[in-house]
Amino acid sequence: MTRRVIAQGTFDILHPGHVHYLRDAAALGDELHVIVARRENVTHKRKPVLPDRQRRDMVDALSMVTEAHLGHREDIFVPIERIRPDVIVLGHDQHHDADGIREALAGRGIDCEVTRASAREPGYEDELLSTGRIIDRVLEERGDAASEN
Ligand SMILES: Cc1cc2nc3c(=O)[nH]c(=O)nc-3n(C[C@H](O)[C@H](O)[C@H](O)COP(=O)(O)O)c2cc1C
Ligand SMILES: Nc1ncnc2c1ncn2[C@@H]1O[C@H](COP(=O)(O)OP(=O)(O)OP(=O)(O)O)[C@@H](O)[C@H]1O
Repeated sequence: MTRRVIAQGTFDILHPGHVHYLRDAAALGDELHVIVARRENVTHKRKPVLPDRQRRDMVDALSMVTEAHLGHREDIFVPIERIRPDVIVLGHDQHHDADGIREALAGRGIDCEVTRASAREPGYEDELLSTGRIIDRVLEERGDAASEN
């Protein structure tokens, strides 16, 4: 039987932390399906810089990913009902409550484990493992580019 795994997130400007999370998730099964959050549903932090389809296409191009899907606009359980995963992997720092998700899955009759991935620590000095920190670095390094050129 094919064991299907779901990972999810915003994935705005890919970095090695994303690769670590998706490798961790892929190792738990045979197929890795990734749900990419819709811009309108990213409400807990700054909105992504890149368009929905571009974020989906970049994740889809990664070798450990079977398929990347744009998330549903209103109901996050719709893609899960379609993909029918055996396990959902939350990111190490995601605000979602694993028990709450387990209850919602049970309520919809979806039999699926919920687990959490490990964190990647920087592998060398200066490795940037956060989209927010990459954007801060761009602003520090290039924020005054218009006045220089
Ligand atoms: C199990 C699960 C399914 C999700 N499905 C969707 C979805 O269908 N559509 C969507 O816009 N966001 C969905 N999300 C929300 C985002 O993927 C994500 O939680 C959040 O917006 C961004 O997380 P990040 O801060 O780790 O990038 C889902 C989250 C979870 C935990
Ligand atoms: N350093 C890391 N180690 C392991 N997983 C990570 C790391 N950075 C991000 N992830 C995971 O990748 C997924 C998507 O993350 P997200 O798109 O929020 O990126 P981010 O870089 O953490 O964003 P931001 O810096 O804007 O908060 C989440 O599940 C998150 O836990």
